[in-house]
Amino acid sequence: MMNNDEEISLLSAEIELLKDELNKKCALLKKKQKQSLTKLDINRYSRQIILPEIGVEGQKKLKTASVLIIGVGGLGCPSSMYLASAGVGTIGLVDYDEVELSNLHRQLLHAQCNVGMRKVESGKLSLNRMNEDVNIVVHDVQLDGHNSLDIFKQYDVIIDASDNLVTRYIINDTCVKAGKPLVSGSAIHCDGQLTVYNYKGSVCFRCLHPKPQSPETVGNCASAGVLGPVPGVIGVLQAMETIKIIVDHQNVLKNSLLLYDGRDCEFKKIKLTNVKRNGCICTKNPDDITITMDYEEFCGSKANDKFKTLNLLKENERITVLDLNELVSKKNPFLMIDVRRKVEYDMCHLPFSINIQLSDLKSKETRSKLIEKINSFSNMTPYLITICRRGNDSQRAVDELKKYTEIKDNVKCIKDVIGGLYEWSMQVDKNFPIY
Ligand SMILES: Nc1ncnc2c1ncn2[C@@H]1O[C@H](COP(=O)(O)OP(=O)(O)OP(=O)(O)O)[C@@H](O)[C@H]1O
Repeated sequence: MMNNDEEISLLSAEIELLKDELNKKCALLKKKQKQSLTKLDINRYSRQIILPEIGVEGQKKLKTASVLIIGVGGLGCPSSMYLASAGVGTIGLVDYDEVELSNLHRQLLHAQCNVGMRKVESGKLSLNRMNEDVNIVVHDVQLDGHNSLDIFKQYDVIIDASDNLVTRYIINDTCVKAGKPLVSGSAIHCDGQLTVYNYKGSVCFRCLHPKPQSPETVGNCASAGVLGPVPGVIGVLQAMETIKIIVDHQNVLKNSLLLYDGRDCEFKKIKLTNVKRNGCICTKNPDDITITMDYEEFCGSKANDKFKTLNLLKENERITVLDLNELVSKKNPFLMIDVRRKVEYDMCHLPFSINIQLSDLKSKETRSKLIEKINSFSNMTPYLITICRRGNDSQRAVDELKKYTEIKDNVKCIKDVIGGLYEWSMQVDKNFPIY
């Protein structure tokens, strides 16, 4: 005979066993449900399911697939929108930044009311508004060689929608180590590029670019500009190649590079080598690949395209925006040269500045005109002050102007404005446009 306590503990053990069994059944049912299409799925995705390229099996593959997108910017917005709408089960978003007003002309996931919000959160909100069945996972981090592998392991396909060389190498190396296909895109001005690396034996980014380009030759949207539809086109094509990878389509864009020229509406496909570069990391055993190198040192640039400050001049060769404001209010004689490009000067400038582009300072003719301006101050010797958007080119301009005695000897001093027009708009005139 069992006493009451023994009977209770036996029953409890039985309950635990039953619970375990029920949980297992539940998980199995959920998995089956994930792998099968519901009535709503069929309704929602019918227009693509009927395509021979997709079919029921393809749609099931999309439903169980997971895609990681690095960068929720110009490329990441369109690619994630099309993937979420196509019914990709899980989409991971990586971005360390927040939504800015200057993003909105091309980053259509982000609404005006979300300026200032974390990009991954704004992205998740919009994507789930489009399709609430998609599981959006946010990674609010700056991707680096220390966190990338753990994140990449959770996904089937990786999309590079970033905007800098350092991140491109980190993404490539992690894809190679983790054995993940990489859908790579880029867009600047009116030009875009697209290719798929590390897919079914294809080459990797390092096979083609064993050494990084010099930082000066790599532009970004903030400094070089971009027309919104260009990353739109490339981002949508990234989504297309990703879908093709997931459904195992034959003609994925590997070993070829697609070039898009928006000016002439021209697409060109150029063949890349299909032979991996001798000694490239993609020819090594994944266990022997290290991804914790100093990528920023390797590339000579930063893992984000946020502003880098140059320290070219001595402290006494620079003034603050507050000093400048004082010069203006005290009506001290000064000549201010705005050294940005004409198009930027036309966008906005200080009323008391003249525009001479940095590269033009080398021209003798330009300098003669400048000397004329300096001499027009009659018997007052003016300060010569340079300014630009953020205070780097203005330092380069001072450095250049110092070389010419005919200028140096006719002014009180040559100085630049620390932080440029950005600081002016932050500290002096809140109505001055920031861009
Ligand atoms: N290492 C990284 N980790 C996380 N996010 C990154 C990394 N590198 C780049 N990104 C993100 O990739 C996105 C690239 O988007 P895009 O090229 O449109 O530039 P942007 O920074 O949004 O805009 P702009 O250059 O005009 O200021 C950005 O949101 C940026 O924050």
